[in-house]
Amino acid sequence: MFKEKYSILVCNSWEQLEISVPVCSSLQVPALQLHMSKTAMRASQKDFESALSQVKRLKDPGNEVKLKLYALYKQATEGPCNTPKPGVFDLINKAKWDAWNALGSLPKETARQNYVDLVSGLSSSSDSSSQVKPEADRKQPGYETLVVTSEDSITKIMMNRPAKKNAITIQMYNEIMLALKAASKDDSAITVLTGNGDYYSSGNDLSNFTDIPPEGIEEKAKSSAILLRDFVDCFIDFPKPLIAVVNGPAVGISVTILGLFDTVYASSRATFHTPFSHLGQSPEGCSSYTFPKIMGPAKAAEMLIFGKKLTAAEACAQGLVTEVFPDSTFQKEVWTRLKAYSKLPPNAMRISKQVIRNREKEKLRAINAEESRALQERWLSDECTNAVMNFLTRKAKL
Ligand SMILES: CCCCC/C=C/C(=O)SCCNC(=O)CCNC(=O)[C@H](O)C(C)(C)COP(=O)(O)OP(=O)(O)OC[C@H]1O[C@@H](n2cnc3c(N)ncnc32)[C@H](O)[C@@H]1OP(=O)(O)O
Repeated sequence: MFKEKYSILVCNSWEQLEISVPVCSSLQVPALQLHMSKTAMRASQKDFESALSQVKRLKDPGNEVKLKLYALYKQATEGPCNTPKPGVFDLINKAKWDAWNALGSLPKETARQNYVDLVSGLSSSSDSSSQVKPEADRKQPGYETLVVTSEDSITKIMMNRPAKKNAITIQMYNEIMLALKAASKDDSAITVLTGNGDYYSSGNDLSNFTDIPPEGIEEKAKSSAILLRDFVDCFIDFPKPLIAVVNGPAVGISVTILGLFDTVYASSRATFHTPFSHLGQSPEGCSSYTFPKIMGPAKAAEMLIFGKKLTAAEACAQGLVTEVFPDSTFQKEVWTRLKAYSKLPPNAMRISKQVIRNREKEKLRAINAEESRALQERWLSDECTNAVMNFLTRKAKL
């Protein structure tokens, strides 16, 4: 698009102007509005030349801006659009023609000035965006148990209790739900869940069961079942591609919900463990449905009933994990891949996810409600109470 030779003209007039370029359907170019002041400096031949060479050094500014630059360049060098309109199927040339034609009879000098101003604005914003801010500065406020960041069209939700192996407290369940709801509405293309430290997550924080309200243990089981159902529903309903970056071992609910993710990348150090019978509990996160579907009923039963722990390679062979990366290069390889995916057209990705997932949503919600009801009862059982007490009194570990 920018390979044409440039010719240079001297600017000799100035006036207030407002240009509107209509939306180009093929490239989604919104209306362009350029405002210039009468007092602005005129662009000299040298300014224009320098803008022309500057533009080649800029980071790719995206189609919308490229079209603006193209149109202004053509107007500045050739005047009003003077070529036949390309056919409807010649999408790129039609978008370029539309952008140029929309400048109407804008004087060449004004187009050249607009070009210089646009390039100057792009240069300063690209200078500031090339300075990478530390993660602490990019962190979204309002989360105590998570670090939530958004950049490169990726919202990253990182569980952040490394000293407790990212065990999920009540507060963390609530914050993950909030972060997912915010990510579903923000302008990111994809969303990632990951863990800080050596674990992805050790699952439900077992001390959640110790905080019994005055209404009694039944009430605690009831409110926990509601929390569980709401938490899992957020994953069922999440509208954008959702990726788990499993940086280390994963236990319990952090494993079961993986069946609701679109992609699961695992470090070679990760393991996948669902020891529900050991804990006197039963499967959740829709795993009673997704795991048999993903890996077949026999393999699913070994994990969900007998608590067989899978290595990353085994989980990948059974279809729970998309791909395993060596731990030494895990972060680098995964984030390079995700940055490339995040540049794909976001609406197309969202619709593809809908087409893949929507027909199962109602079913998954019903399964989630049923699993939550079963657990509500399990939490009141002696088997569960003893297992939790054994862990909390240091008598047992997985
Ligand atoms: C309300 C919704 C409920 C949804 C239902 C969900 C169900 C599940 O997720 S079931 C799975 C529950 N998880 C577990 O049973 C794991 C229990 N943890 C362990 O067995 C071990 O901690 C370990 C194997 C995960 C790691 O062992 P190790 O490497 O030896 O590290 P430590 O045990 O010393 O752990 C460090 C620190 O973190 C605490 N911790 C780890 N996991 C949990 C946990 N799930 N709940 C509570 N606390 C946990 C551990 O107690 C240590 O604490 P400090 O001793 O205070 O340092």
